[in-house]
Amino acid sequence: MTGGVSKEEEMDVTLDLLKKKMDDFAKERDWEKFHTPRNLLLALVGEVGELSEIFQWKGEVPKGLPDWKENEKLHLGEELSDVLLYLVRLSDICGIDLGQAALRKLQLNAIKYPVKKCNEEQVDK
Ligand SMILES: Nc1ccn([C@H]2C[C@H](O)[C@@H](COP(=O)(O)OP(=O)(O)OP(=O)(O)O)O2)c(=O)n1
Repeated sequence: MTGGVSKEEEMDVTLDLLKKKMDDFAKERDWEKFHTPRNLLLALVGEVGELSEIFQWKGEVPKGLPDWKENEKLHLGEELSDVLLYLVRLSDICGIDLGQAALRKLQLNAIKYPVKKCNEEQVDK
């Protein structure tokens, strides 16, 4: 891949944009028939495996990955992207609005784990 990814680099990347691009990608190749919920889930899990391999046997690594080479970080970005793209596509094919679902889940998380209670628990430990 070359460094120049055209003016897309300046675009705001939204879940909707990624959803549209995955849809176009599948349509152009006549791959919609392969993009079934089960196939996409398996592809997603496979990519999570590839992502895990990057960290496998390394032990804990510091935040920001200061000791990693540029090509290692590029590879990490590729595997993270594969996971994201399959997740976005799976959600779309299942008729789930992933952005809205995630916002709702954040609200549920906040109710389940109130800030005050969590802070108190950490002081007690
Ligand atoms: N039927 C397919 C095949 C691929 N892709 C897209 C989504 C992923 O972003 C990427 C996955 O491509 P590969 O299966 O070639 O996986 P990798 O890019 O990880 O290559 P490799 O497994 O050789 O490392 O391509 C897709 O949408 N539908």
